[in-house]
Amino acid sequence: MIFDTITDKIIVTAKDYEMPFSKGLLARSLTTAGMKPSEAYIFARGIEADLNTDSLKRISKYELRQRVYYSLISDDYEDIADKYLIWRRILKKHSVIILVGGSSGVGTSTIAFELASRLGISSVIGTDSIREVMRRSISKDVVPMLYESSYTAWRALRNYDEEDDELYIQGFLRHVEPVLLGIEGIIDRCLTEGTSVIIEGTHILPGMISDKYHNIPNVIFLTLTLSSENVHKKRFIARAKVSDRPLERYLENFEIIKDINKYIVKDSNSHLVPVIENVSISDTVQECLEIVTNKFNTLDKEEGGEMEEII
Ligand SMILES: Nc1ncnc2c1ncn2[C@@H]1O[C@H](COP(=O)(O)OP(=O)(O)OP(=O)(O)O)[C@@H](O)[C@H]1O
Ligand SMILES: O=C(O)[C@@H](CO)OP(=O)(O)O
Repeated sequence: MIFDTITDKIIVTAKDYEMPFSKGLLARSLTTAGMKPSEAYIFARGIEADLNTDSLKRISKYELRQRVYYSLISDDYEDIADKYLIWRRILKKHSVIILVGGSSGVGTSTIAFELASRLGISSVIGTDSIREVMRRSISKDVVPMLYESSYTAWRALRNYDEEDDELYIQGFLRHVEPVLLGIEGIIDRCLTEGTSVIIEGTHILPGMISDKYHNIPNVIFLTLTLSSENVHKKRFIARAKVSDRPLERYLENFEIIKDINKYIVKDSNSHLVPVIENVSISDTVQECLEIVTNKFNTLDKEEGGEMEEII
């Protein structure tokens, strides 16, 4: 209460301390979230004016943060709002591990990179790269499926029965298994170091990733899908125009890729992992951001809303 007697500024209260509202501090945190310094100071002044209009004497950090966030949204600073929230509330105190799964071509790499840029996460790792590393350490004789693609792995199974309805999925699961070792290794390393990462690719299969990671609140699973065959095929066509990944290979195996997609979606649903239709990039990114934000909001509240500094 000491500030009430020496300043007529609004007092921002936290669990262990309180301080007068500072436009400079707020402006600095907004510039960290990407706002131009000149705009940030004007914005901070607006927030202060609103608080004065409401005749507030004291406000908790938590409420102030909410006000800033919603004012950013209503002033069309949505990108900044996301970064402000995430930056202030999450990345500073927690390592954030986002796992983006989905069958080949549904857009896991595209969305992972967009998410990383919006959240300010500097590390995105594709499971294809992890697979490449695993290929260098496990011989083809030991795990031949690892040397296939997710949709051709069935060919490396022993004595397979072409009539078996589960054949393609069996191949896929055996293909995914060794890559999971690498994925889980990276998650462990990030958790130990307190760093953040997005891992993306078809090998992110929730049901095969150890339960341990499903129970860690800052490990977030997201699954992408495309229900429309037509749209999914067009994605391969679009990609082939700008990369060396041959269109024919994906179209020839499209029925298997579709089966894998269905399996991943079913597996995600049964593990309560959100499944997102990746039709429009901006909608998908927004939906993913909402899931990430809500998850951390819940965590924040469980921790008493005091896990970070507001300004
Ligand atoms: N929402 C979207 N709208 C339009 N095009 C998209 C969208 N998401 C991804 N794409 C495009 O679709 C193609 C496939 O996407 P991407 O390479 O990200 O898929 P992927 O899931 O990572 O595939 P793979 O697992 O085979 O590497 C790319 O050309 C990408 O630019
Ligand atoms: O295995 C797969 O589904 C894809 C994933 O990117 O890899 P590739 O087609 O390059 O083998």
